[in-house]
Amino acid sequence: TGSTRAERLLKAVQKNARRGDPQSVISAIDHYCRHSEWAMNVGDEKGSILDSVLSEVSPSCALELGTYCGYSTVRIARLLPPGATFVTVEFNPKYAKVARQVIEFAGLQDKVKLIEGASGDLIPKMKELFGNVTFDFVFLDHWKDRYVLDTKLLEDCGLLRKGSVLLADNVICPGTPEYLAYVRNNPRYKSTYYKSHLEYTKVEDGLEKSVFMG
Ligand SMILES: Cc1ncnc2c1ncn2[C@@H]1O[C@H](/C=C/CNC(=O)c2cc(-c3ccc(F)cc3)cc(O)c2O)C[C@H]1O
Ligand SMILES: [Mg+2]
Repeated sequence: TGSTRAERLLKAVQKNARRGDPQSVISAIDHYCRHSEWAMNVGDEKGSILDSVLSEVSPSCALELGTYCGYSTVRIARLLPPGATFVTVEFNPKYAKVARQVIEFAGLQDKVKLIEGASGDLIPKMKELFGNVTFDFVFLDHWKDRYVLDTKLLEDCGLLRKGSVLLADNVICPGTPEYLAYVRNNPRYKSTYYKSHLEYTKVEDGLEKSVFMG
């Protein structure tokens, strides 16, 4: 059978990027998805906003929901301080397999813990898996109808602390109306909208940054 979009994206990385060079992996994916085949990576424009929020937070413990091909995983891992814990969650084994290879090509495999499974099952296991952790930074980029559920689950499992930063992709396109309502009307969050565009297009999209107030 033919290859999948994810596998073709991986081939583009192996062909055009340089081993051990995260920036070249990011550029190779952006070039491929802009000029050959669109894919749902956060992309370069929103990726720059992700980079700047990450640099502000400088998390020692970070979580990503929805690894997909590992594009934002590489973007995040390349900016983390040494010794930081970074967990990324992906329930589709085919995507996880591609992501592992993308992350390894970038030379960031020692900074990333990719766990296969559903966020709803894994979030309650984080304390058991990683000791009594709280996440300083969470990037939400998985199924859009899971954002609210998983945010509430993170709260209930004691995985957020005063000052934890949630950054959510696609709050306009495809859109996460219930999540926006939840974080914007909730006194326990201070939210900021970063207007941008859907990856590789001129369509409006944006990132919502929400600081948990404890
Ligand atoms: C619950 C759960 N647990 C673990 N992994 C989970 C999960 N839900 C999804 N995942 C994994 O994350 C990834 C899913 C991400 C969902 N992202 C999207 O659906 C998505 C869609 C678009 C988009 C916009 C306009 C269009 F016209 C078409 C598409 C753009 C994006 O940036 C996206 O992130 C892959 C999936 O296996
Ligand atoms: Mg997205």
